Amino acid sequence: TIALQHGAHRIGVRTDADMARWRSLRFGQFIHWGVYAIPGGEWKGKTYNGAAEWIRSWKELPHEEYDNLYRQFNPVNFDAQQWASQAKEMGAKYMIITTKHHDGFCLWPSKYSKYTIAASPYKKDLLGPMVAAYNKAGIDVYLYFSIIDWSHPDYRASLKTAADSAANKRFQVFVKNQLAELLQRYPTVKGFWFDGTWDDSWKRDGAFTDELEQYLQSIHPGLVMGSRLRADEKGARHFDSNGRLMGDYEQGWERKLPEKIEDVHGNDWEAVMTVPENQWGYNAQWAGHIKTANELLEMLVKSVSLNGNFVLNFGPKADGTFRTEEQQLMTQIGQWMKINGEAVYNGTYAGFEKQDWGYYIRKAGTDSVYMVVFNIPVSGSLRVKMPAHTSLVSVSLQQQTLTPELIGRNEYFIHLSGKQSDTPVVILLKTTSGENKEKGNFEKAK
Ligand SMILES: C[C@@H]1N[C@@H](c2nc3ccccc3[nH]2)[C@H](O)[C@@H]1O
Repeated sequence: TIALQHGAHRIGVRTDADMARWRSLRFGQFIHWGVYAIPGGEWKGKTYNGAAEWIRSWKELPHEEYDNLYRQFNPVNFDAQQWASQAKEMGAKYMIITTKHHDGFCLWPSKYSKYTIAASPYKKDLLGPMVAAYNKAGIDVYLYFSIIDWSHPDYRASLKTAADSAANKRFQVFVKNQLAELLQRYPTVKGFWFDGTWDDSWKRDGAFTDELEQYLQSIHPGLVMGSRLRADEKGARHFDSNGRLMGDYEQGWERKLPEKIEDVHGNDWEAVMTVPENQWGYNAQWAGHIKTANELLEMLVKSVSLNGNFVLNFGPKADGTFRTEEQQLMTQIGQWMKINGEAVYNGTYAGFEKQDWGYYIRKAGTDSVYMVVFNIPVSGSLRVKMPAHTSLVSVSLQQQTLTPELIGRNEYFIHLSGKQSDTPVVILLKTTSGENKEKGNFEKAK
């Protein structure tokens, strides 16, 4: 390894209570909301093919026009209580809200910028009511913050001149001030979700990113911040130049999931996912494949089975309401979570050999292992190979006890006789582990 001043400061996962809480939540709701919801991916009859929250970068929409959209931003139908209750119904345990996206428009009346909700017809702070309503519903709130800020005169993507470096120094002060302001205004938030940290100007000042993270921890101990904030002094991001994860969890899983446990290298991690292929902010016409509730449930369950969190994104309209498709998804996912959430919350990697029928999830620190079945085989028989030194004590499907068939050494078929289901089926295995444990209930010779 090479000597690093600004690389990872910890080897292995965070073991404190705040991180344990983040880990237990498993299922989050992402919300991308801002003035980009006004065009919603369209402008003067033309459709923007990129992600709707990036429409300012589209040559068909002059910056001057985009930067004046805030004069129309008036979410009269915004109802924080309604947002929080539908998130609770979906089963989300945390929410991540865009305080400001790359365009720099602030959903809170920041005293460090004129480009905020205070300058809009709506005038009022949006974040305060959101944080209060979600917390009241028992949902933790995390703040998304884009370092890239297209609205700020001192923002530089790269540093070519001394003037650029001077501007960048001023910009770093601005960033630090806004982050401190957010923590001071919203003290119950549990962490930051940083984005827009890929530009050279940011990557090249690893020391600043390190000092910033430590500063934020010092004024708000316990904050949970992912790997996307920092760079080490060589410009390495997420993993430092010694291959060690920076930040509290791997934050690179954007619109993609790991495949197997080896892909996450023993780190905490979180995946963030869009319902369409790649739309975070409101997009009037959803094109391409729109993920179904079952597809999204599989991503959630797969994430938890691989020891990670899964965050599903929503893009409210400019008026503060959610599109019908998103409301329907929250309801459908919530119906499954209401019955089966116990398999997701506090879920961890089970250590069982993966089978085709779906995913194993171990309830943290227990001998309870859930099988979440997405693919019932034509045989109706679910193969279960017990890990070494682990025996099977009982099998149940909801309140029904099942008797598995022993088909080999510590290997079973669980027969779902004629079972059909249009949503994932959850089976609970009670196990015993350890060298000298008596055999499980199903291993006694017939
Ligand atoms: C969480 C997501 N991250 C932002 C983003 N911008 C990108 C530019 C290039 C490649 C990936 C990007 N992700 C998206 O706009 C969204 O906020």
